[in-house]
Amino acid sequence: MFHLIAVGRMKDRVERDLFDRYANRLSPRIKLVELPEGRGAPNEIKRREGQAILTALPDRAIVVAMDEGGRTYDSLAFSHAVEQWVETPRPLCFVIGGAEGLDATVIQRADHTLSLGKMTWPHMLVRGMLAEQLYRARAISSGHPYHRAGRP
Ligand SMILES: C[S@@+](CC[C@H](N)C(=O)[O-])C[C@H]1O[C@@H](n2cnc3c(N)ncnc32)[C@H](O)[C@@H]1O
Repeated sequence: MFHLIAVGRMKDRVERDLFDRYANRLSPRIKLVELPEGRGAPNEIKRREGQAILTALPDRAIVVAMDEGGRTYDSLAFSHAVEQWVETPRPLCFVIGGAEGLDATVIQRADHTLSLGKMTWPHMLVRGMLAEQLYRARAISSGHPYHRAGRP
């Protein structure tokens, strides 16, 4: 099972539908844990949310922090990375920060970082984008024609 820990509740139906469209087709399934948004000044929000994320991590998880400053992959390389991660006995857990971003303690705990490009995306959209990329990664490794490697 994939795990996803994300700050905030998906209230908007369009954002939820986007996430569900890919999450419902994904194998293994993805378990989403939503954490409440922190309160206070920006640094305090980040610190509190960071603590909550670290507490919610499954034991011995391989942690992949979604971070715009993180590592970029092309879809093939990401597919290979996901295959390696799921083959280990450790749970694979992605984390998405809130409006203030991820606390440094979470980035430090992460085994890997994953950037969807240098632009900042709204955290609710990142859920759907990650679910799609995981679905694509699994389609590539299983030879499913969803991914068209049409580039010369
Ligand atoms: C609105 S962004 C936070 C922006 C914040 N200023 C920062 O420095 O991280 C909320 C979360 O969405 C995710 N996110 C946003 N853009 C991303 C990107 N390009 N690649 C990967 N994750 C991203 C990250 O987990 C981030 O913590």
